[in-house]
Amino acid sequence: MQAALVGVTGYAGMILYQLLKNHPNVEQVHIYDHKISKNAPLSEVAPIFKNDSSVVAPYDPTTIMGADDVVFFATSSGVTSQLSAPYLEKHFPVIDLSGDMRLKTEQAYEKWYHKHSAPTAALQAATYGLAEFDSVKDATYVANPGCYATATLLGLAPLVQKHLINVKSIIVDAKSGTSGAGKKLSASTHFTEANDNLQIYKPNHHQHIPEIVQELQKWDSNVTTLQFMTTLIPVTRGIMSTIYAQVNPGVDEQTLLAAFHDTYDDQPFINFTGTDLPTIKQVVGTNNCDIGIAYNPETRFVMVDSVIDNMLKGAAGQAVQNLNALFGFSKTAGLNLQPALI
Ligand SMILES: NC(=O)C1=CN([C@@H]2O[C@H](COP(=O)(O)OP(=O)(O)OC[C@H]3O[C@@H](n4cnc5c(N)ncnc54)[C@H](OP(=O)(O)O)[C@@H]3O)[C@@H](O)[C@H]2O)C=CC1
Ligand SMILES: CC(=O)N[C@@H](CCC(=O)OP(=O)(O)O)C(=O)O
Repeated sequence: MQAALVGVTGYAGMILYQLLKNHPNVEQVHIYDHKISKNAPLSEVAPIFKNDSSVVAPYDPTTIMGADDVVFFATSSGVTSQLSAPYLEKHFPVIDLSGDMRLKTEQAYEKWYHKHSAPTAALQAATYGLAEFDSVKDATYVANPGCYATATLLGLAPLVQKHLINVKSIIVDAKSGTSGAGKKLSASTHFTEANDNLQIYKPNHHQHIPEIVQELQKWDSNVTTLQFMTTLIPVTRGIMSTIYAQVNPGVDEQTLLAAFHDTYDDQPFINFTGTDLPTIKQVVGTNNCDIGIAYNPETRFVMVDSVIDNMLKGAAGQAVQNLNALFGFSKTAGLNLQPALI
């Protein structure tokens, strides 16, 4: 197949480009960029690929829909809300890594992203693609989940789907490395601020709150809101979502362990490690989500530790999972990756 990519100059786009170049079912990756008016060498547009002889073409939806079978948008938020229309109109396959088409109403998007939304009809036409749970087989426009949302939803899924916890008691303390903020420098991601430091940010107004609630509601309609906090930590890649919730009467550690095994034992990218609590380092460089739990019988709270590489499972890797599901390729095609180890 022929794949189009928009956003190769960004962090998620460059990782996605590497994955697509090595994907056994992708013959060619065509790169398009919004800043150029005529074809340019990739080595000039994105100097990190200095030994790659590929050419980048100016962004043009008609060219993409004529030459390619699918387009990936690894673009900043606020971009695909303006660019999605021609693809939706023609039912052309899109995998969108941004948050623009994840929420289902204009009001919700504008409230949480503070940007102009795509029309509600377009939002409704997009399919949210948490790869382990949402079938995108018949979708055309896939809204790839956010990084924090992925780690948090995968950590909560067995508990909420099997009604093992009081959903009003859920508290999430999530931490991310600085690459999650993209390539643009900001005061908080500046080395001097990020290094040797921990910074809580967007308290109670992180844009992934409504996304997580929206997905949890599919599993349990009693979920209405979420206590969710985000912290910037001094690592480059990786997210740890630490989740707390009070278990329902009759639930014990064995019930919890069995629920996670039952949900995840046949999922190639989820490693349930039981009471061994995973670290960020063990997943960085892979498309895996490693999950462990600690149950406290005195407080009757379960703690779930869910870790991912934000650039892979939280962005480009999950986008490839969605590609594989959309086109019927093997679940693991292009995603046989190894962690960096140290
Ligand atoms: N980093 C992460 O861990 C995750 C990121 N995401 C989402 O994925 C998307 C990309 O993230 P990330 O790579 O970190 O962001 P970056 O800021 O690193 O890159 C953004 C990319 O979007 C391009 N872009 C900006 N404006 C336009 C436009 N008007 N038309 C076309 N392209 C445009 C940029 O090109 P240029 O700079 O050349 O203008 C750049 O290639 C974002 O929406 C982000 O929220 C999702 C999950 C995790
Ligand atoms: C560390 C850091 O700043 N992370 C970003 C990651 C979220 C993201 O990529 O947002 P969308 O995909 O929803 O646009 C943040 O917290 O906003």
